Amino acid sequence: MCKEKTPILESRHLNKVFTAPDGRPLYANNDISLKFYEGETLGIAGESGCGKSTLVRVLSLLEPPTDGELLLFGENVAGLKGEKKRKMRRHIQMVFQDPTDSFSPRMKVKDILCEPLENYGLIKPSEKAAKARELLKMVELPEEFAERYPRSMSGGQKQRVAIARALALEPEILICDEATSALDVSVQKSIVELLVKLQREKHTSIIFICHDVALIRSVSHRTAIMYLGFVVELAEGKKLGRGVCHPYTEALKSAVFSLDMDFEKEIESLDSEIPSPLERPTGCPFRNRCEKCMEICAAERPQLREVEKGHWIACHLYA
Ligand SMILES: Nc1ncnc2c1ncn2[C@@H]1O[C@H](COP(=O)(O)OP(=O)(O)OP(=O)(O)O)[C@@H](O)[C@H]1O
Repeated sequence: MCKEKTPILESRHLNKVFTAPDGRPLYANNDISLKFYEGETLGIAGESGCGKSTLVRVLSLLEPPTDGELLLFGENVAGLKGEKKRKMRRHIQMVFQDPTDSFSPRMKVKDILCEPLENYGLIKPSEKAAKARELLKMVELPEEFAERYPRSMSGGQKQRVAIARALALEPEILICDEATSALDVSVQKSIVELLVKLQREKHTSIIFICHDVALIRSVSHRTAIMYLGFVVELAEGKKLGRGVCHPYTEALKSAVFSLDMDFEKEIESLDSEIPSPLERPTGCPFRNRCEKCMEICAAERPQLREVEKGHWIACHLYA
């Protein structure tokens, strides 16, 4: 038996409830318990609106959970405010789908790259040029990009700058929220390979959000499948979708994506160090939160029927 590693970040029974425009509660995240480890990529997949972005906003301390615990380095940070929260946020950085949204068009790449370090008072003006060069090298972009503006870069180049910017603070956790979705397939692949390479060098924990289960399976050591705000399946990367699995996972596993790198072997060697994933939920696929599940489903999915043992499931997948 391998000794359990300590997670860098852990969510325990985390819930996030919004209020819908008609005043009803909207359960965006339900009872989410996940562990994130150093050097591991945890993929999160699920259909649009299932709560992936809400979850990463909560995990990155951009929004507080409604209830539940969020442990960063073992400390519950769910209720942190002000300067304490700002300090903790440094450890978790994000890369979004469209980097253009987070870049000021009037800033040069060198200023974009060094901005997070400036915000935390970690760089002097005289050090910026060298730091920008170092960060560009890390993401395999030429030094002269430091003097460019975002408008003169391609989508893939902008995403490399976004990754470099996110890593400038040397975060323990990097969240990629659909970071490759807007790119064409070949660029997508080069960005994913860059992330894998950087993870090997820096042992960063990566949370990789993506609609494409085949891509997720290629890059993740473990993958969580979300459905209607619940994590309905948590599987080791290569085992996702093999054998008996949640019907939603079944529906997702179609496309084929493979990297040139022999990532499979690495995943296998890491698997032996990482504790077993959560057991597949038995009975209710929504972890016995049937009433809540039914309430959400009834509001959002008219096509429901009761299946075995009185548990409810979004049965359009069975129909
Ligand atoms: N600030 C908010 N106020 C109210 N409802 C919200 C808010 N943010 C998200 N929601 C709702 O929470 C649910 C989950 O949204 P979320 O953006 O997390 O889904 P997602 O899985 O990331 O979707 P996508 O893949 O399309 O980005 C949706 O029903 C959404 O409308």
